[in-house]
Amino acid sequence: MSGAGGGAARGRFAVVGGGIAGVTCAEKLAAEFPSEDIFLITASPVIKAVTNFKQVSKTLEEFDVEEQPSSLLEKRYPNIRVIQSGVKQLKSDEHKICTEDGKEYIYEKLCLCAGAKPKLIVEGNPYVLGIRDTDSAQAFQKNLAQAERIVVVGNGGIALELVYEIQGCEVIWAIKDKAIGNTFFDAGAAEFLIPKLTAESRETPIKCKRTKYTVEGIEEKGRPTAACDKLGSALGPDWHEGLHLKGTKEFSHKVHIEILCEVKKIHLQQEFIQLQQTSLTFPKGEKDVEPDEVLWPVYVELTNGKIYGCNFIVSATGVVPNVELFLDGNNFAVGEDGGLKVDKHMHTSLPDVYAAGDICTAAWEPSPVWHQMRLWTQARQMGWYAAKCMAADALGESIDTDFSFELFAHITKFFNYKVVVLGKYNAQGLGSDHELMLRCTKGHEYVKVVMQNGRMMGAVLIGETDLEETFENLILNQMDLSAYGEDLLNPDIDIEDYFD
Ligand SMILES: Cc1cc2nc3c(=O)[nH]c(=O)nc-3n(C[C@H](O)[C@H](O)[C@H](O)COP(=O)(O)OP(=O)(O)OC[C@H]3O[C@@H](n4cnc5c(N)ncnc54)[C@H](O)[C@@H]3O)c2cc1C
Ligand SMILES: NC(=O)C1=CN([C@@H]2O[C@H](COP(=O)(O)OP(=O)(O)OC[C@H]3O[C@@H](n4cnc5c(N)ncnc54)[C@H](O)[C@@H]3O)[C@@H](O)[C@H]2O)C=CC1
Repeated sequence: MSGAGGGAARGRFAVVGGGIAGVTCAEKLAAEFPSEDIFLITASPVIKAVTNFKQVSKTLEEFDVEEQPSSLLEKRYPNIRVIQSGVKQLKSDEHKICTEDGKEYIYEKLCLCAGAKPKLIVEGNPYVLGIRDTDSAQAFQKNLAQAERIVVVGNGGIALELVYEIQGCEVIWAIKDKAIGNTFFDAGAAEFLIPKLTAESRETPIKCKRTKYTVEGIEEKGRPTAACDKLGSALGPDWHEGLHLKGTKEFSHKVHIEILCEVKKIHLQQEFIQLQQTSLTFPKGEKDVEPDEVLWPVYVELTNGKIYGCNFIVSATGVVPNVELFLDGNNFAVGEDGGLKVDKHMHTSLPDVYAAGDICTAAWEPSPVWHQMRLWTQARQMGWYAAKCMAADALGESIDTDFSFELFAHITKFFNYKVVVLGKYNAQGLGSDHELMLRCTKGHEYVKVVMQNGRMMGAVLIGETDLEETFENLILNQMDLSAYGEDLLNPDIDIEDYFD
């Protein structure tokens, strides 16, 4: 890489984004090409590094994420040059990146890892908060500390974590579906989990052991504290464990679930009062959880007719890839979910531009038991594999699809239970032609396997089941299990011995 005095700096490889995908990609490139400078251009003041990586089984992995100053990364890899500035423009036909600080960088190969942002139910409403990075999590915590009641909208990972963790604040949880946690669970698993949610007390959460560098939120009088506009990296597992998620009330946990509904409208206090006084058709709030004595700053009208007053709303309704800026002037193919389409070599539709992590949409023909989900683990795997593909292309070598894309595997924690999801764990895309087998011991474990034509296609394991490795193997080798029938989940049979 050479700085062309005053003009653009030139280099073989550039990566945009200091999250897990970008940092992993830059690290791998730096290791593959120790004599080349690798440009890592990122808008965030800190980078995210994977630490304590543990391969739990063939495809399951666990690791911590640390926010680190970029100097640490440069120390570990002296050929990585971190440029802390947002990308302003990509001129892909010129192989050029322009940054906000007025500099230009010419690359031979580029990997875009700019992540995603929360997909909010409404944009620009100061009472609707999204949670993405350390900054927005802190803004949320600050607002919660003043709150008596909040409404959480959404039924995925963030909502599941929030409703379990929040203390001293009433939570109205509005979900589109019949059962909780639709992105990870079916109704059976949801049923298994519910008692944990309604229990008055929670197990003490493990203390956060990660270093955090944070940016303070900007406060506006009378309105929820807003997170600043800087694009930070996404949080990862256990993000809430260093935060004190407590409202103003003395009680421990109080969650009320509204199922099969969406937000119809959000009314500010003044508008709500006016509508109550002037509109004959507007509900008077009598369907509220309890007749409200207090006036709330904001009111949420649900499609089921109910209206809840609250201090603010959390929109935990998924993410949209950060592509806008890169689309300007560049004819990228974009997936239905708004991500940059990548082929099986993480290559976008434009020459020499790759993408990895939350920003991309996997557009290759996937293995029958793998699908994309915007997760930490996939961000790491994609970043690593994109670097391998960039290296192979640069050297004119061929490369096979990475093994991590053979089987979808995710290990996490919900409601203080260990949760492992494998393959088509919710029978995604299998149509009606599948069977479910269940084993459940209340308060202890929930095991579900998805079978098709005698083969195991997916599994949900909640609790300490110790089955993940065996089931991972059974899904990967697609053995015909018809002969075993219900014995597959018989707790009196040591299934591991059976198949090892
Ligand atoms: C609250 C929360 C909890 C989560 N919990 C889990 C979990 O338990 N398990 C799990 O697997 N996943 C979890 N995830 C998802 C996971 O964090 C993400 O999938 C993953 O971190 C995405 O990594 P990424 O590198 O693709 O993107 P990001 O981490 O978003 O990084 C994007 C990077 O790009 C930079 N950037 C953006 N735009 C520009 C620009 N124009 N110029 C320069 N740089 C730019 C940003 O500053 C940032 O450094 C969670 C997400 C959230 C929000
Ligand atoms: N432990 C884990 O593995 C965790 C993973 N994550 C990841 O972080 C990312 C962001 O998390 P989430 O925002 O929870 O996204 P998500 O994709 O997990 O869930 C989004 C939820 O919002 C619902 N939804 C979408 N639009 C809606 C609307 N207009 N009204 C009501 N509901 C709507 C969806 O049905 C879904 O339940 C995801 O990629 C998620 O997988 C987040 C937290 C924990």
